[in-house]
Amino acid sequence: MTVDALTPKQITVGVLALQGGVIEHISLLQKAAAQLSSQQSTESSSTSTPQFTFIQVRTTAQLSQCDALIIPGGESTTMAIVARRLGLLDPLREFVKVQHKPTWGTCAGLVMLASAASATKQGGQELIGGLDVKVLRNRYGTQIQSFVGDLRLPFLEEEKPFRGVFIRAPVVEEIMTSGSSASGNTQDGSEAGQGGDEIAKLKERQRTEKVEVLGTYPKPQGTGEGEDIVAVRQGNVFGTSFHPELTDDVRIHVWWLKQVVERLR
Ligand SMILES: NC(=O)CC[C@H](N)C(=O)O
Repeated sequence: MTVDALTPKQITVGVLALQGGVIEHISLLQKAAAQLSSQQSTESSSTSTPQFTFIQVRTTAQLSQCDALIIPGGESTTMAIVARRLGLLDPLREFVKVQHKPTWGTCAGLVMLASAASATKQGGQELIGGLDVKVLRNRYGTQIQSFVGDLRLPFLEEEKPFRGVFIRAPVVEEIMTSGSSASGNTQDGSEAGQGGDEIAKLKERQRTEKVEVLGTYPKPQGTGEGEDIVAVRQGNVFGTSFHPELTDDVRIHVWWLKQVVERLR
């Protein structure tokens, strides 16, 4: 069988539309898809670019049409409450952690995809999980401390820095291991408690799918040495602290769509 025969012809990518930059993500996805198909026609490569459809997701029926999903930014606490009310929280967990469909969370979306979070509201907040990491919410302070910073993202294989838009952004403060204490004040519906079964599952996943750090950013002055983790991937799950959809730089959307095609093959 040729590689082309394995490439899906139709891919539906959803953007969770409870809050945040939904239209912005869809617009960059459309540009990215156009770029992929024009690249393909000039490269005369042996694999064909699939036909992409981009949809907004507010219901379980819409989610079930999706092969891949973006969870945009917003306010993760509110997003979790709304998702719970709409009956979407468990289907989202199923989508990411059981069906293993490619999912990308930006900012609040990264928080939702973490197994644990700190600086949450009292009593914690519900999470989807999928990334064995603990995030620190609002790492850079409040809305007025939002900023744009140049990021070097080696996975883009280009020197040109990516303008990272950080708005009350989280960072990954801990990559969880089976011995880690990151049970915390949050629930992703599975690993949070870390009983025997969960530890075994976590160990198995860490053996097969490690959390990869794909981007870092220097810690702000006075908050310690070194770099904060602002982009991670574990298997099919990708998370960024910043908002690529608020720029006109299509590179991360192009990269992610290619990953989606690869992983659905
Ligand atoms: N811009 C954003 O998505 C902010 C995320 C927000 N601080 C949260 O934790 O949900």
